[in-house]
Amino acid sequence: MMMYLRGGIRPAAARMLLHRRPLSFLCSRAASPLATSSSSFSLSTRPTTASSACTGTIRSSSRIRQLALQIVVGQRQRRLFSTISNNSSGSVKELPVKILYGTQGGTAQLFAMQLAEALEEVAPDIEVTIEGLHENSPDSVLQPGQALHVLLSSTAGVGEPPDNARDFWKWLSSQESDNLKGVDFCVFGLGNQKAHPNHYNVIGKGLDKKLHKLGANRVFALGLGDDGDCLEDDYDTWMESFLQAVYKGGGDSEEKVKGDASANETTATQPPAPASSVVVEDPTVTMQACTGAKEGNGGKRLISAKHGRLRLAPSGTDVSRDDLLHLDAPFYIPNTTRMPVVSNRPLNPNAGENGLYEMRVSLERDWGNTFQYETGDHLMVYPQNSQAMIEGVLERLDVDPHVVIQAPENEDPKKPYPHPTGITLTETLRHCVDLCALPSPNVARLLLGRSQIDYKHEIAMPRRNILDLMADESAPRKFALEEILYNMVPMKPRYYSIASSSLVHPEQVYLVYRPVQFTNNRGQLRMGVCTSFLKNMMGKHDAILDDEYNLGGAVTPPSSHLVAAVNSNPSFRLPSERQTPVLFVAGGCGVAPIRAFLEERIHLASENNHRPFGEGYLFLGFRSPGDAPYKSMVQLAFQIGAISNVHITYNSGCGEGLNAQLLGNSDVRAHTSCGLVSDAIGEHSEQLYSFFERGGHTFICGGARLFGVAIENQVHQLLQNHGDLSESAATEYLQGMLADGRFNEDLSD
Ligand SMILES: Cc1cc2nc3c(=O)[nH]c(=O)nc-3n(C[C@H](O)[C@H](O)[C@H](O)COP(=O)(O)O)c2cc1C
Repeated sequence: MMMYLRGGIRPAAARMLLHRRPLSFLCSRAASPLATSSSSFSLSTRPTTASSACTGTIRSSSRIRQLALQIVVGQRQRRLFSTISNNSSGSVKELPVKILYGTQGGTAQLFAMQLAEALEEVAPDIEVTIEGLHENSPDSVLQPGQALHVLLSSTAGVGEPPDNARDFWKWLSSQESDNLKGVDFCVFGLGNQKAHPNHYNVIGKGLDKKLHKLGANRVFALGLGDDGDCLEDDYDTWMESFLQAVYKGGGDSEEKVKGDASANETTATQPPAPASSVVVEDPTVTMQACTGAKEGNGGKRLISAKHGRLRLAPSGTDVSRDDLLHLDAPFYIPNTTRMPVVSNRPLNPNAGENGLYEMRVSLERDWGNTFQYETGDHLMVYPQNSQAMIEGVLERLDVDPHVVIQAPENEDPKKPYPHPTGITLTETLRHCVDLCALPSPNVARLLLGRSQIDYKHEIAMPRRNILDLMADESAPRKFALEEILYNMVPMKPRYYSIASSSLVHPEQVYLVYRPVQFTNNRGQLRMGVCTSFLKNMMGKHDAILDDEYNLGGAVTPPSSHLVAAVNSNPSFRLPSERQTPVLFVAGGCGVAPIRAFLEERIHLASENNHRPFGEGYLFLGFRSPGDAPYKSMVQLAFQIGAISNVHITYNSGCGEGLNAQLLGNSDVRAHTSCGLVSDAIGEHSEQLYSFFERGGHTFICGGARLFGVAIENQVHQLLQNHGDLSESAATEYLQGMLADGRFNEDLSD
């Protein structure tokens, strides 16, 4: 079972988010698009780390390919346009649009929303619905002649469909030729070429190919987005080409193609600026008299004609509450509550600002009841934006920060206000919008007031946020409140793997986090919204936690709390049989759930009179010896047989002399080395192949993009080497273990 973590929306959360923010495209049955979902898959947002979106260098080969293929583009587009006019349902541009998304981490869902918004602009009369591929029975998803189906899907695992698209994929694979005649469709696939060269976008490509083979009508060419390069850019250009071709009656525009010339992959040139893109003299923005205007503006403020004019009322007493638990229409998912912070400290004295931190929070409710969790569960944390960022945005608005926001009178039901009403502007900026998020290309164009942007280099690579764009010199003006609030990325809860055992600490959960912070290529400090929120809660008196397992002393509880909920993760559990061999592999923050498992096994070992466990392999990877936490716990687990083989690797600093003594044991089964965890796994590949063959349960925890991929590749390789399997047979073997719940991943994006 695969889980992507941290920064995530899971189905329940997504349901709530969409429910409370009914967007214009969620009409009638799709008003709560996830409401019928029963599947348990996880979603997470796109990250805000340096190593994540669009930080890849421009690969010369892809640039050359792009140039070389420009000629093909025109031809292909002409062919596509003729396909459109000849489609099976007459005029495809008049059909309702059904956007179907398959996602593991939530990106395809966000892309679905962006497309719906863009369609609203170019074809306001067209009915648009967004539907997860898990929401309806697979055989009822596609409707011949009734809709234009736009499928957006990522590839997950080892060339697998994301969890929410599994059933649909299976159903599609079982269909026979011509079964889908009359179905109009187009596909955009999300993948990562660098990390998965052998399985790049296999699901996007597969959907396109199968639908076409089954007689469905490909209305527009397959688009492929590469998360190893700049996914947002790829999607933006594909989306614009699609809109241009189908709705704007284009065909003369200069389309370009990138990628394999033999595949139907398109990208487009820069799209025009959105209709509402404003500069100071833009007629769509007017100054109007209104309550709540900042002093000095003569009682007037800017109003955007594109969005309904929000009603602003003077606030009561409380202008910025710590949470929004008081709202009648709940803002948070059910069972969200205040959880007092018990302690919050760096795990290592020498690790510096970017070391690992541990936070413990209490699950006890005011009246003494305790929220329950199980070892392997997650905690969903609702972060808040920093005061500095909130003030930065407020400075550029012409509205009093203390006004209470109400939906516009005569609100357009197709464009409802996307945040809770009845709270102040400051509260909205604190709790409801993610000020650190990457604005979409369209929002970037809107705020910069120009259509020509190099999204990848200007926005995505430096990880510029909405405040940066508002402050950009090419946007030298105040913004209408509506323009900002309707375009901000909603704040989403972040998922943290719980680092404590529920048997040992039923009333507390431990979290492990590493503050995300880096300086971008413009010299600006970038910080992750949630980790900086957690770190800023650190109480002044919280001592450094050198080796937590032996910690007995009292800690100073800071008077802060998290707004959070326990999120059950039933597929991520220790095997019920003690004798079942286990393999724990963790990198960096991935140590969190492994700590929970070790704590539980130590507890069980003492409870059961040291009845022996089956084999237990532990592979841990850290930046340096000074970064490695929980040394005494690992040592104890090893000494009492809760684990039997320990391998700890460091990326650097191996010469510090700490590593060899880590476990104070010369036993060859416990050792440390310099390098990568994946290398250590490769060195033990024979033992591990035997472990897999004996039905062992594997748990891989850490970053998805580098760590998770490297471990998966190594396992894939060892299966080929020792099982004498072909590449595809090794993939099947791995997929079999995933399906049986013997290969579990808890990966962060
Ligand atoms: C654990 C993991 C496995 C992945 N496997 C593949 C793969 O086999 N092929 C591929 O092209 N991309 C793969 N990707 C990349 C994702 O498809 C890509 O990051 C995509 O943008 C995720 O979109 P989503 O958030 O909608 O799921 C993988 C990503 C992760 C984290």
